[in-house]
Amino acid sequence: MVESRLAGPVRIVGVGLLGASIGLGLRARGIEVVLDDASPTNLGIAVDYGAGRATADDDRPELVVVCTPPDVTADVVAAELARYPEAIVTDVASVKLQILHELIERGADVTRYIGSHPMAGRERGGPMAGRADLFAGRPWVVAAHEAITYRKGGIVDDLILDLGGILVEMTPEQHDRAVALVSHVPQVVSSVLARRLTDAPHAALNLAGQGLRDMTRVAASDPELWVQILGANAAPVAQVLRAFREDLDRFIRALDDIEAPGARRRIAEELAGGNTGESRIPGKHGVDRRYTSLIVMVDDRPGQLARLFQDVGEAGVNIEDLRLEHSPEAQIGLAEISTVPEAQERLTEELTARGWRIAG
Ligand SMILES: NC(=O)C1=CN([C@@H]2O[C@H](COP(=O)(O)OP(=O)(O)OC[C@H]3O[C@@H](n4cnc5c(N)ncnc54)[C@H](O)[C@@H]3O)[C@@H](O)[C@H]2O)C=CC1
Ligand SMILES: O=C(O)C(=O)Cc1ccc(O)cc1
Repeated sequence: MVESRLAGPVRIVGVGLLGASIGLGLRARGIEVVLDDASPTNLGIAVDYGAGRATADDDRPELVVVCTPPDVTADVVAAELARYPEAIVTDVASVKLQILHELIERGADVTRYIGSHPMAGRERGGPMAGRADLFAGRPWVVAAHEAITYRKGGIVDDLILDLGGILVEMTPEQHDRAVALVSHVPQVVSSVLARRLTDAPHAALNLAGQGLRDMTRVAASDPELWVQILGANAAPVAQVLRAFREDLDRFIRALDDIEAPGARRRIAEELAGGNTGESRIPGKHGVDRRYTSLIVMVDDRPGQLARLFQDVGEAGVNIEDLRLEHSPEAQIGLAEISTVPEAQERLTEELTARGWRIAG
């Protein structure tokens, strides 16, 4: 077994999806894990599934990970800070600023608290949904604040790296604004869209394809958890939703008067804007993390792509993945070529020498 960064024991409070997954992941690396939960049933299930052993009075954890619902997280963190005066305490709640404020207000020892948030989860909660590899390759934010240095909170980095997560440092404010856009608003939009289906005829639903399934997957999430998450990040979420409403209004105006000059162009531009936004999401399109990509500008003329592939082949480079994009304003396309990282520099030089323009 690969050596672990954490020495342990690690105490996990709240052994639902997140807590059980962390326990299973740490146990798989041989780290001692002690578990606690307000629900004796969930605790028993998590122990039975091998996520750790049940808590005992003489536990001396080096790290406490609080994995309870957001609305009780500040309470539980404060209690854990008081109960284990030697331990660093973190939590995994989906919002960070409100919890920190609550802890400061109640005078908790925040010099030993550093909040975090793994960007990994599932629609189902509870310990039976836990997975040891839930965090592998996923971003995990550590939200530093003035009362604790990254060095002192470094044990949380060890937790993340031991579980295969990708460490990301942000302030609680930056974190909450970022997740409003990439996680909380997508949840709202998915739920609102899925709600349109509640009285749809079966004949229509039977035609549903992958597009609808992709768009509504997270609509199956637990409403109780999400009321808490949205309530604790209300202002940043409402801000993004207001911009979204304006986008929708523009769309509706164009559709309502589709024969008006420029209406179709406006719709095309909205959709093209979506293409641009979608292309900026890292790690999509099956592009493997082992590859790097090069964006080549291609004239919108017959035979250009064939010439590009020929030139890449003559440079002795294998195309691992390919994506094409068209610029709405110009007679030009963008070809994103994924290659192994070692080939990137050589390919850039070869293509430039053969007259290709590299966009990024
Ligand atoms: N579900 C997801 O996909 C993700 C959730 N999170 C965050 O992780 C945290 C936990 O979420 P899940 O694991 O999905 O929830 P869950 O509902 O599966 O598990 C929560 C557990 O906490 C226990 N609990 C509730 N109140 C408690 C208390 N006062 N003391 C001790 N235990 C208590 C419950 O009995 C339950 O076992 C939440 O703060 C959530 O925002 C973070 C990333 C992803
Ligand atoms: O299912 C997905 O795609 C998710 O992104 C799950 C998720 C839910 C809540 C979080 O706070 C973080 C991640």
